[in-house]
Amino acid sequence: MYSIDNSQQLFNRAQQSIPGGVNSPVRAFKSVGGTPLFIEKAKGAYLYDADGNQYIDFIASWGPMILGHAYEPVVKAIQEKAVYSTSYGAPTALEIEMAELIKSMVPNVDLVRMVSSGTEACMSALRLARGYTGRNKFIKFEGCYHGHADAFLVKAGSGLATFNIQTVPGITAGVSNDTLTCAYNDLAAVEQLVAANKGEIAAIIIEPVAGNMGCILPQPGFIEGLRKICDAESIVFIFDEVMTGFRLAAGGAQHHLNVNADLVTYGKVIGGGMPVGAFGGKREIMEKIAPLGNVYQAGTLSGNPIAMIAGYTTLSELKNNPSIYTELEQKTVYLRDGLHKVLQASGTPYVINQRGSMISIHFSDHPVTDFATAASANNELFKKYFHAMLKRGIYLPPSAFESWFLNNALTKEDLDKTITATAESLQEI
Ligand SMILES: Cc1ncc(COP(=O)(O)O)c(CN[C@@H](CN)CCC(=O)O)c1O
Repeated sequence: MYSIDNSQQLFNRAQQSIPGGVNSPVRAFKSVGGTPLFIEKAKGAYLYDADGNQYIDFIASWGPMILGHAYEPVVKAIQEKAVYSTSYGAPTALEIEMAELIKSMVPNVDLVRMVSSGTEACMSALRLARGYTGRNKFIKFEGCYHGHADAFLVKAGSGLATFNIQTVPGITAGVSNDTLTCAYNDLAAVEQLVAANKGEIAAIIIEPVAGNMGCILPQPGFIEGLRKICDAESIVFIFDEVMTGFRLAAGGAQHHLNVNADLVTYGKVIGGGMPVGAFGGKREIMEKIAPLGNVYQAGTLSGNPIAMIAGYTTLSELKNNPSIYTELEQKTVYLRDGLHKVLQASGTPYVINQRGSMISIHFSDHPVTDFATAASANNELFKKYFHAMLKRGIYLPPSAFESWFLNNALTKEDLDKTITATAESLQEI
């Protein structure tokens, strides 16, 4: 009998000490309802909750665990490094090796700075773009999420879309007035916004393949059009690759889309499950960062040895075994095609968006190409689907506004089980 009594007890206890019982809102199951599962351990493609239930994991810690959980070389590297202390607050050779590895995988990154989260990476990149151009305004896209720094929490995706938070208390007009927004894939709207704010826009920041409103793909010519606008208007083009970086390809979305950004931000995979973010790009821009320039940015634990060795080992595995990307894409395409079959058979209106190992199902009878179309899908049905799958041992992201993330430990059997569970769930709900 499927029981989650221990998770329920832990959740009740957690809420006495932690806001909402979680340390990040999207984990609370608030948008899908029910009790968030408290995970006790994980290995490969599987999570095990506090009641001993096993789940096939399609969250992968929201992206980082691309090689699978408890990947031996990463675990071993952390164990070996930890005995020499966990942080020094001084430069280390390992940080040089990490920077050189990133540069070898992403050739247009001349300089890179390590931080401890994707939020830090994106907020630092925006400050840098403003410091470099002397301009204040920037453009982001509705439904994109660039972390929880004030300037980005305007029409953002991920948890804000999940909880339908349109305006976040605590963010001043002074901050949000400089945040301009457009619909994803609407190049004409960007052109109009740029013309209306001539010479005032420091940056355009985008998720080159969006994952925070479910998976949303750039329409042909969209990203290329943004690059042209940035070139013509001397606007810094920032790729937020916290999700896509080192996941879509070794060179991330820049390689995958064959478009170079001026600055790129990283997180998730780059830390192999440890708290790591990074921002990097053109030397002439990055040289404005302290201590070289006056755009200040800092971090006590930036580049700490444990985070670096976890990230370095993960990225090395990916760089030295490029077939991992082919395998991941093949597994995702296999899953996509299997889901197409059972969804078509069910007669339920749906759309599947997929690129590389990012995929999402939208219960919609029209294409999902931006936040508005993602939000107009039947997300009530998604909630029922989520729980029907969970009961069958398939752990999907607990929100219709999140991309699924495949990890390379998934087997064909796991994918077949997921496809079968979808067929059964659609009959049940
Ligand atoms: C494209 C993109 N940019 C920046 C961030 C922020 O990264 P973090 O600060 O959470 O490390 C994220 C974080 N993603 C969410 C999930 N969609 C993290 C999960 C959470 O908030 O708990 C991101 O997807």
